[in-house]
Amino acid sequence: MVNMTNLFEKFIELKGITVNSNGRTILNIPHAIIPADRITACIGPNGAGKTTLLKLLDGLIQPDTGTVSYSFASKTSLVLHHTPMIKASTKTNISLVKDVDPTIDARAIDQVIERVGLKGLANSPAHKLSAGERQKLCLGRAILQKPNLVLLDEPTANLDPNATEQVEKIIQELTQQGSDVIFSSHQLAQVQRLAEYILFIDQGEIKEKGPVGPFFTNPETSAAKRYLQQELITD
Ligand SMILES: Nc1ncnc2c1ncn2[C@@H]1O[C@H](COP(=O)(O)OP(=O)(O)OP(=O)(O)O)[C@@H](O)[C@H]1O
Repeated sequence: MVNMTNLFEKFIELKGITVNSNGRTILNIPHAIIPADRITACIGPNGAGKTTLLKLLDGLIQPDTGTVSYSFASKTSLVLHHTPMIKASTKTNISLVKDVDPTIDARAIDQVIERVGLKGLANSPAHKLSAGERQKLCLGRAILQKPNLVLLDEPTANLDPNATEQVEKIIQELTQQGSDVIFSSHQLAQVQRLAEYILFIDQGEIKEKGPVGPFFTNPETSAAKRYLQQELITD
């Protein structure tokens, strides 16, 4: 048997995981090695458990049973799909990250605002930003925490092609600068553009995982085949 732990420089091992909600098991992963090398995409139907898995990997939620162990000293940053803004400027909203890490200084904040392309909107009210601009703000906040693993929940949902391209560029830059990324997405073309490894989740279980190329050309499970067919029809 292949020892999966030798295949990746950085990985997360899940053992005996269950996450329950309202008497229902929403995540059930007896054993999995999740690569945290470069970019991994988490795909699957609505309600499959992708967001729950990202929250679990971040430590935002605890499993009801089982363990999550990292092969590295993890410093994660999770960007969820809907992040509320306070009624203040973009800069003030980004600066809220100082609540998490008070050592982040004003210069670093200005640099990140520029890096994510929000310099011209730094003093604009954040609650009036477009969906794409909000997502850039959230990525900026994540970057400031200097994570070595960034967890992104549908980072380009509801974004137009131009904003999607800009956010994808930021994601690629993250890996170039030493942060690995695990993201969820319903956009299969995006997954093929960005990711090297796939986790296919269905009904709370990791049904299939592996390198992106073979997954798309030759999925092994009937659940993955069905999902890919449906997504390609509706794309
Ligand atoms: N806090 C919660 N309380 C109750 N049920 C929850 C909670 N969070 C998630 N669930 C349920 O767990 C299941 C998995 O949800 P999750 O958001 O992880 O799926 P997902 O794959 O990210 O879905 P989508 O693609 O629609 O965002 C769903 O059936 C959802 O209703």
